Amino acid sequence: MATIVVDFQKTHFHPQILLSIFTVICIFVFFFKKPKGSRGCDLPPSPPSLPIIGHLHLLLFDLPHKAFQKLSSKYGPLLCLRIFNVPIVLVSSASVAYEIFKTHDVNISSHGHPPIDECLFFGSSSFVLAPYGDYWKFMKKLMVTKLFGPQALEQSRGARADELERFHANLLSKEMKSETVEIAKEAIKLTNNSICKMIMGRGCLEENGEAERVRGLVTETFALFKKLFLTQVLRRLFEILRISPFKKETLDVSRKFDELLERIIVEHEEKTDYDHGMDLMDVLLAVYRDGKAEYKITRDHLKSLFVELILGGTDTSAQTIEWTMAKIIKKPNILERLRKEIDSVVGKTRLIQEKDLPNLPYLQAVIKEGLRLHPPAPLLGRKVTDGCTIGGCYVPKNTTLVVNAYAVMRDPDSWEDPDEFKPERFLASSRGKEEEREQELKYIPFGSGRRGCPGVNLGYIFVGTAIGMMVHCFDWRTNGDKVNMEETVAGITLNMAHPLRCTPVSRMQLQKSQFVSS
Ligand code: HEM
Repeated sequence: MATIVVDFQKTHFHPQILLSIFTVICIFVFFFKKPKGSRGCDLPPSPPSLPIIGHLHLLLFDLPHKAFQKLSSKYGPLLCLRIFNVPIVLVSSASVAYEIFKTHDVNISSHGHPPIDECLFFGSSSFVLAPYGDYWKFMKKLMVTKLFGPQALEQSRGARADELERFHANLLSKEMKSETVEIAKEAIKLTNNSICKMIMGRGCLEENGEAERVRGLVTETFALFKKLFLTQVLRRLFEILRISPFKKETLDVSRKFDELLERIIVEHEEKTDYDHGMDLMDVLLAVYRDGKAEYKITRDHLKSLFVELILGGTDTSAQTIEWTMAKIIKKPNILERLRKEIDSVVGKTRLIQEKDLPNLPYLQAVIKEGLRLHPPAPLLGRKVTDGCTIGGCYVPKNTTLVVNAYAVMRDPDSWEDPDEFKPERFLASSRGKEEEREQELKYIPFGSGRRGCPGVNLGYIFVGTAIGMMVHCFDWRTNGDKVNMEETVAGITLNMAHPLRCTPVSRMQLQKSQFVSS
């Protein structure tokens, strides 16, 4: 075989060029190499990353769920990413989401680390951050049965009906003054006041304004969340440097919540009159006092749960109301169909009630479609407790798993015209049981599996009655403004970047005596 001798003096292969090629090959091999996992499987594929920061730079110029969605459409539905030294496995397709929630539910039923330890709602008493274990199981059972089960929701129906009436009256007064309404702001008042009344009792709002104080603290907390998100990303770095950023603000909000909650608990402990029935705090205090309870909950557990229910239920429901109203206002044919359905079931002399909702399938479909396109919590974060195989790839134990619910619910392989607002897709069809289950597993605005949202029924009630009332009782004028569907992230939810503002115009005369409030 002839030997080829390269004379560097006569060729263009300058040594520096060769060195560059060598470097590029090394980088390629180093960064593109698929590291081997355990059990002979590869780890999920990984896009090119940078030294030290890993894939962080790919997430900086877009909202996280959008940046993740772009990455997955380029590199695949199951990816291994790295933010500094924290490995993340990203799930973006309906089929992989289906696989993990069907096959690995228990294994992914814990959340990751809290961003800061001393915080009341992130500390060891938290329900949301509790690992899948005895405390979490005990509380989840309590929620599903005694706090948000059908009977409990029935008992608290009057409190929510009062708030819906108040919401309606507020819109009427805006109409009289020809004022525009910022839908999300009014919706937040509705959901916050309703949840506070359910937890603290009906007197909390009128008599001592506690619900207003809670709302103020929630606003402070969401502002703090934005800052804490950064500490989560740089967590390891802060740990090494032994810095606890925003510690003072966190402790400050926690202290204010603590004082408020201690007062509410003491008021409930001293209560002797249960004529208006038991509120959620009464139920929780009974469990707290029960010496024979399966799990001994503490005062801090009660306080932490209270905060988490308010944080978890208020803005999620209110933002869904805003997004869905925006979609309805943009589509007059949908508005008309919805109105026709509500008029035929509710009539024109009374407000919509919770008991009407099962008879309004199109309203339910509109809300489901709103949640599919605009899930208020677009990313679900979990921890893989034990190493396992997902989509044929190995995922090591303790890996952070991020399920991009936004991408899953717009996956073109599972949803026809995925970006179109088509409520009809949720109307009853001839799907078989297995198909129904599959549909459930790829429709995840409330998460899925054991760790899915315990407030799902309550969420549907808030959104259903609010949207139903707004469409039934009012026409909505946007005053020539275009409804802008651009997104932003505020607090923990996905919000409209340009809040929906419109003027209500009453379309029926309701008689006060015909309101039904319980
Ligand atoms: C439209 C309204 C709502 C939406 C879209 C929503 C969405 C979610 C999502 C996506 C999760 C995470 C689930 C997962 O990781 O799989 C969650 C968890 C949670 N939600 Fe909701 N939620 C809503 C309303 C509510 C309400 C009304 C409450 C209670 C008042 C509530 C309380 C909670 C709690 C306590 C958790 C934590 C569950 C756990 O860690 O086990 N949510 N919610």
